[in-house]
Amino acid sequence: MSSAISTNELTKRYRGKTALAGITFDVPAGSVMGVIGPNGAGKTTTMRLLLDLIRPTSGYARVLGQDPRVGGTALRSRIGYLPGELRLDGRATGKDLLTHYARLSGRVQAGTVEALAERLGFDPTRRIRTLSKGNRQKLGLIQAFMHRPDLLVLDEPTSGLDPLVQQEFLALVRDAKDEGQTVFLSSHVISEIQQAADFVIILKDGHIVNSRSVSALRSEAARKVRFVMQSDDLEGDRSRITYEAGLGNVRTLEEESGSRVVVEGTLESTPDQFIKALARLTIVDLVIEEPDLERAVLSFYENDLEGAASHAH
Ligand SMILES: Nc1ncnc2c1ncn2[C@@H]1O[C@H](COP(=O)(O)OP(=O)(O)OP(=O)(O)O)[C@@H](O)[C@H]1O
Repeated sequence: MSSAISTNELTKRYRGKTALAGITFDVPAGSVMGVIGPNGAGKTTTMRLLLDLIRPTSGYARVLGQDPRVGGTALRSRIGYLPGELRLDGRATGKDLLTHYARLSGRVQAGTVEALAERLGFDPTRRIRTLSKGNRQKLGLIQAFMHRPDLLVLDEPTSGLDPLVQQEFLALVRDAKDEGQTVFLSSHVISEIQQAADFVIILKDGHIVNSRSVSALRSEAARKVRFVMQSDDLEGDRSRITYEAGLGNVRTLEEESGSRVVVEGTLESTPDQFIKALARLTIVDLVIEEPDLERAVLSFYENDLEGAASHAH
């Protein structure tokens, strides 16, 4: 599969401060790639380099097969970009601004702006300076999506959006992917990346500390399990739960009345092994939680020194 974006040792330094320390990654065409990382990790810097808003200190990027430094307006018109900080002001209305952008790109089909405004609940007749943060963000999203670009580069796309609009945004991303468009988006929130993305890059202090598919991240992440069982032999059942069912960090709490016991732990075996071992116990209630991706990502942040060192070699 061809790459919509590929970088090689992409590096950006500002007077001694390293914003991006040589990152190498690929975004397969037609996929959704999420970039997650704490403040100052280098997410915005990466995106600005891809858009040729800033230039690399060393290393290079290819965007839709071209060097962003030479792609010019032809390349730019194939990209939809939502900057992290939208500087919008003025007496013009949202519609005025979108019409202006649409003329510049020359690729917006009739009805597209209206359809996007409708989906996101955006009123294009309002003056831009009167718009709330969330409504400015919607305007930014409409201008990024409206010309159906081959590549969408979205810096914190859901910041300021209420949960319903966030869901609609995720639907827009799915639709874009269905149309064969590539999406590169950043977020602070793993749940969003989990819902939207095929792949994730975890960035910290200008280094990629990890990159993998979202499904791999899910299958590696710890799942918490909680159940209530009827037990007359707690010792025996505890050992069955630990060794046969493969539950780690087992905690048990005997309920005051009767022989019910609440059991909590983390799933270290497969769900299949776990369920089959549990079948021999008397289970009153059972909850297996979603994989805790948040914690998995945080552990990558914490262990980043190792990751950064191995990347440096
Ligand atoms: N123009 C600049 N001059 C000096 N340092 C800069 C400049 N732009 C970015 N940096 C630094 O580069 C690092 C990476 O910044 P960047 O904005 O890419 O991070 P980010 O991951 O987007 O963070 P956030 O989540 O806070 O938006 C930060 O330490 C930042 O202070």
